[in-house]
Amino acid sequence: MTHAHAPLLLQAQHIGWRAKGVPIVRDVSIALHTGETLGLIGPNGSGKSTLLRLLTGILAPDQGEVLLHGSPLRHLSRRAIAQQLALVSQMAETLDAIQVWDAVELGRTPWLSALQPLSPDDHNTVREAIAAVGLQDKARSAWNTLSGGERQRVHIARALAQQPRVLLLDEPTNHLDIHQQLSLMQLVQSLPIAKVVALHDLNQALLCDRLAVMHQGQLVRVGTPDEVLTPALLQDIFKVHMRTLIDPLDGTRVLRFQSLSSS
Ligand SMILES: Nc1ncnc2c1ncn2[C@@H]1O[C@H](COP(=O)(O)OP(=O)(O)OP(=O)(O)O)[C@@H](O)[C@H]1O
Repeated sequence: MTHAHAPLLLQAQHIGWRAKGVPIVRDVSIALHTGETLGLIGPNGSGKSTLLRLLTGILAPDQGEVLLHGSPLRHLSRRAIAQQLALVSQMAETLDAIQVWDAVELGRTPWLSALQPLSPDDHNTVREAIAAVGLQDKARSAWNTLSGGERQRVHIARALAQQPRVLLLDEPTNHLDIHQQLSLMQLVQSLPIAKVVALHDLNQALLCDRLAVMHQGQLVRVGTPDEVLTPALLQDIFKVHMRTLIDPLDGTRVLRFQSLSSS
């Protein structure tokens, strides 16, 4: 689906970031439209997580600018940014003894003034976010009693409770069983907001509207999954052979990979 005519929400203009002088993200420009799901793919260490952190303002670029609705992120308060952007990161912090409900409630924080209690609408938003990730039965469970996959779903619910206009997810299907992986990807696609999802599973990446490929800190290709996931790109960037199979039941494309060294 194309969202090229939908409003432009988030824009990176020639952004770069260095760690101790070493370039980690180099001259990346990308624009994100309302409603679209942009998959961010690339080998380990190619800069995907760092780019997500730059796009949310957690890291400030050394070069270039990130614009949210046309305003530079560096001009916006953390609270203003958190009302628009939510990030589910790979190494999400522990919440120790906190209950699932309370953890998800934290997602409402950017919308509350000091000492203001949650309204019935806030409670509904929290309830809906917990239901969206299928954790209704665990709402009163303590964080430290949850499995890895349940914790991941709590983090996603908290981001949903934030009601962002842009949702950035760093490998969100990690820890999830196959049913939860498929439900999560369907949920993400159904959200009428802009989404950026860093993924390693290239068959899941096929479900995105557009893909952006990171390699050695640079964005080397942006396009539809068909345009991007070609045998040549898989060979150059991921060092694998790619073959496409067609599911005889419904015609869906399935990608198969083989390492170059074993061929
Ligand atoms: N604060 C930092 N200091 C030094 N090096 C860093 C820092 N942050 C990231 N890097 C390096 O930058 C590179 C890109 O890291 P990043 O986590 O963005 O990659 P990634 O594409 O998300 O990787 P993965 O797929 O393995 O999660 C890595 O080599 C990493 O070691």
